[in-house]
Formats: sequence, structure tokens, C-alpha cells
Amino acid sequence: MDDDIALDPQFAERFKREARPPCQLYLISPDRYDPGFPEQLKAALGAGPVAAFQLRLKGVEDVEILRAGAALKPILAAYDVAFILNDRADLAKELGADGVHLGQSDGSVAEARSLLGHDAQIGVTCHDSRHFAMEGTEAGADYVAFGAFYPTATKETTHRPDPSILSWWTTISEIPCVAIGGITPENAAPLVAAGADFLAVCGAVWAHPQGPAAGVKAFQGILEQTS
Ligand SMILES: Cc1ncc(COP(=O)(O)OP(=O)(O)O)c(N)n1
Ligand SMILES: Cc1nc(C(=O)O)sc1CCOP(=O)(O)O
Ligand SMILES: [Mg+2]
Repeated sequence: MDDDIALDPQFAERFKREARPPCQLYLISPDRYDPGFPEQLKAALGAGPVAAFQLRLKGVEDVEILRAGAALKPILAAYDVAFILNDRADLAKELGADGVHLGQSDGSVAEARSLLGHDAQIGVTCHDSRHFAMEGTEAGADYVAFGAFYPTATKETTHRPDPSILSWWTTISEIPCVAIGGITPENAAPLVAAGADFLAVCGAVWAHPQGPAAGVKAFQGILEQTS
């Protein structure tokens, strides 16, 4: 008698999804800080569940990052949203942020960990690389980020992973995986189905024609399908 149990692939996919917490929203800030941004952030966070927020300012002085971080931190705390700073573990420490997101040239996970402590959330950019993901988590990262899954106007990107990299990750690791890059409510379903634990989104929320609250609400339907 054949002892192999053949799992219906659809059942296997659903089982895998249900074995992990539901997919959640991870907001990425615009790369320039507008004085009206705190109000936009409040509107976005009041519109629906958001797990994390990344302050990602580019080409600005440290003092501006510190000023923006200090203004946004109490808002994020009030909504119980994790505050992640992009690129800079040193400034994350100064701000008392919950964590830092590191690209492949933004310093090592080990250095960030020794600076920020073991409670900090440290994420790493992995592009379309399984190797980077394994290396990052072996070094102690708390999440891995794959992207850019779709074309994006927010940043120049050169990698275009297939959603199957998320499925592969979920079969080998319990460490959360983030999908990023051009994600909208209309194109997010394959990423959620493939096992993304978080959808990291910038343009689809902050540049939503009806404002950021409508942007967050628009993701609710797709995220609720996994909860
Ligand atoms: C969640 C998340 N994923 C990937 C990135 C990109 O990081 P990096 O490659 O360092 O590029 P910059 O964002 O610094 O331009 C990210 N920030 N967040
Ligand atoms: C910051 C960032 N990193 C990416 C990567 O592929 O690593 S894509 C990206 C931009 C995300 O913004 P949007 O949701 O507007 O596409
Ligand atoms: Mg970076």
C-alpha cells in the first residue's frame, strides 16, 4: 500500500496561509516630509488596521529625520503601530524607534542588533534573492522583504521577484516576509495568496486620489480575506 498522502494543492495553499497570522499592512512614508504629514498619518491610521510604519526620508539631513521621527512617534504609539526607521540604526536608537529597515548597503544586522537591543525589529531587503533572505535571518533579522513585485514610481528598482519566492519562504521559515513594490489593492491578491505576512505600501496609500484614509480602506477587503 502507498503511504504517501497527496494533498490537494488548493488545500495545501489554504492550510499554509491559515498556519500564519493574517497578512497585514506596513506603510512606507513618502520620501519627503511635508508639514501636513502628521495629519495625513492620523487619517490613514484611523481608517483601518496598520501594523507598522516606516519613516523613509531620502536625501535629507539627519536633523530633519530626527525632527520628523519625533513628531510622528507619539502618533504611531497612540495607534499602536510599530515605528520602523529606514536605513539608519544610529538614528533609530536616538529616536527610540521600534526598529530599523536595512538595505543590502545600510550596515549589518549584527551591528544594528548590538545598538538597538534584542527587542528591536530589524528588517532586511532581499530583492529577489533567497540567499539574502537566509543570510539575513541567520544574522538575526526579524523579517525579510522581497520586491519590487510590480513597477513603482516611488523608487528605481532593478529586481522583479515572482510571488513564488514568498511561498518558498513560508515553507522554510516562520520568520515573517514582507512584499513590496508597486502594490495596490488591485494587484495584491497573488502576494497574499503566496504567503506575504505584510504588504509594504507607499504610493497606493499616500497618493490615493481620495486621500490616505481611502487608500488604507481600499486594502481592507484583500487583507480581510486572510483573517
Ligand atoms: C519593507 C522594505 N523593503 C525594502 C525596502 C528597500 O530598502 P533599500 O533596498 O535599502 O532601499 P531604500 O528604501 O533605502 O531606498 C524598504 N525600505 N522597506
Ligand atoms: C522603498 C521600496 N523598496 C522597494 C524594493 O523593491 O526593495 S520598492 C519600494 C517602493 C515602495 O513604494 P510603492 O508602494 O509606492 O511602490
Ligand atoms: Mg536603504
